[in-house]
Amino acid sequence: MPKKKKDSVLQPPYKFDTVWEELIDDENFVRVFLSDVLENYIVQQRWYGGKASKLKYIELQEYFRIQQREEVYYGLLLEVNFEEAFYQHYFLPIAFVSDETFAEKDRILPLTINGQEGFIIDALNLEAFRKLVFERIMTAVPNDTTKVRYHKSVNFDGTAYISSRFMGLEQSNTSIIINDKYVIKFFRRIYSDKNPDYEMSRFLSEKKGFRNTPSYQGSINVIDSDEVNITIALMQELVPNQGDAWDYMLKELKKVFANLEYKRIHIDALPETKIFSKLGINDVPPEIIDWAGLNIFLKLQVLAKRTAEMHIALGSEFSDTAFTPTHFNGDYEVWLKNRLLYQFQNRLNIVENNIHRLEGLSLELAKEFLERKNEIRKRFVNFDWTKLKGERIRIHGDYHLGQILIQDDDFYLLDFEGEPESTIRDRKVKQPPLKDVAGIFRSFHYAIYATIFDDAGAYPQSQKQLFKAGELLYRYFIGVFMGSYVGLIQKNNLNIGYIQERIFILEYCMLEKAVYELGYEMNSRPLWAVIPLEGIMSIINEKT
Ligand SMILES: Nc1ncnc2c1ncn2[C@@H]1O[C@H](COP(=O)(O)OP(=O)(O)O)[C@@H](O)[C@H]1O
Ligand SMILES: O=P(O)(O)O[C@H]1O[C@H](CO)[C@@H](O[C@H]2O[C@H](CO)[C@@H](O)[C@H](O)[C@H]2O)[C@H](O)[C@H]1O
Repeated sequence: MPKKKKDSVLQPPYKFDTVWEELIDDENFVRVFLSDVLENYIVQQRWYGGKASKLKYIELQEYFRIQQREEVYYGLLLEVNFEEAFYQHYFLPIAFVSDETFAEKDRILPLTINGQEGFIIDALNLEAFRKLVFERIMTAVPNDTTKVRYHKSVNFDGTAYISSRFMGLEQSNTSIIINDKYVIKFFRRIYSDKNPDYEMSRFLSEKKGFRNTPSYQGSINVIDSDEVNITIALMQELVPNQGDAWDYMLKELKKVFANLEYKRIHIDALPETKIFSKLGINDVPPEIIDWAGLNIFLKLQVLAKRTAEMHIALGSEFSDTAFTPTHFNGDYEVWLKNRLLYQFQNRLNIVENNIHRLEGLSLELAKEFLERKNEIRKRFVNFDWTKLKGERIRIHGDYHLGQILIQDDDFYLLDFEGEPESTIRDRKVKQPPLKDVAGIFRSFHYAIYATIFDDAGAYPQSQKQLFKAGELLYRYFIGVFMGSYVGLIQKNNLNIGYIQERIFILEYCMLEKAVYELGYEMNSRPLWAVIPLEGIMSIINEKT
């Protein structure tokens, strides 16, 4: 295999005197394909995660065949090396087609093989490939010991293949809908380990019977030459839905903010509540219910219940050590602080280097963020495991409103892949379940501020008054969520700590998340950086 970019000996149009079934053994083909073709193709793909870095060269780390009689596809595991001295792995299944009209927009390479003209394409474009993969899962045998391991869940009802199509939504992997009933997610960025999305989906739905996540149906794992198990696909049941909780929340909040004028609400006269206090519906003052409506609080109670049920299931394992609960210890403290201090330093750098791009409130908050860096850093250092008595368990890890589907009056929790910037090992570290709760609270904060900023001018109140109303509403959202969540968790004996411990962990994790988000926004949506900046300052200024 070529280790680095070399000049090709071949020039287009490419012709090979070998059959497709053996083409992958042709060194010239591999060289041309990796360096002349894939380097250009991969950077244009939606799923390619290396856009912020400079691609140096691509290696073919492994390949395997997916085959049925004369139908042969290759599954490529590619290693993309970057100038910045790191690498990422990607999965690309390829097929050879000779039909001129096929996959016109998604051809990787035109070539002639053994006198036959055609194209190499991403095999996911080919219905025959999708059908074959589905049928392989459907007919998987228990305890498969081959290189490509198909797994069929006990939940799978064995329906025969009828149809398939691309999911076609904005996503980081590629999902295919089969029979309008199942979703096969082909992981694009892959890791030298089982994907947490597969592990968690199988554990929650197959082992623990947790109903509020798409039911696990099957998977494909590849065993590489180092005997490492790499997940390349996860099949789940399709959840018919009315969209995700992020869009729902934005829609509701638009009405809530419009109500300020419509119902002539005096923001300064609205009753306040202490952050993190546990509230039942009856504890929410009538003025707040009149303003925001009862329904949104009822929905938050359901969401809190589902979140608690997920954590109760995740914390209920006694034999599989990948899932057994554990306690805080010195190793965890060192790991956490190292990771967060490094991440914080990275965010300071990003903000310093890009401050000239910010203006108005963003600029003001960014300056305050830089000025108060020692205070923020101290918060991260201030973690003392000896004071924490709660449990750590496997958690969702990237829990926000965009990961939750709405079906009628219920919620379905998705995408357990973990936080995109973390390494695969970090994603599997057991964490306090309140880290997920902190993630969703950050999402409430995001939705409130996105409403205020996006609809600027739609409301007659000053921005200061809207912030005041938003912060107040945020506290009630948190309170009602906590009221349901904590009650159910405690009833099921999952130890999330005593009250001061809970508040400490929530604040700690919310600050961690907001600092993470600041980097995400500065890199992908700089206009939104104001939201995590506002969040960081609101956490730092909170007196609990
Ligand atoms: N089982 C499912 N049923 C219905 N919709 C789904 C299902 N899985 C994913 N989706 C939809 O696809 C979107 C992307 O899925 P996700 O798992 O987050 O993919 P990715 O990891 O590629 O970002 C989700 O936000 C959701 O709208
Ligand atoms: O869903 P992903 O794994 O791609 O997560 C990344 O993108 C998210 C945005 O889609 C980002 O989430 C942030 O913005 C959301 C609103 O768009 C908000 O609800 C979340 O609370 C906030 O963190 C996420 O951080 C990033 O990793």
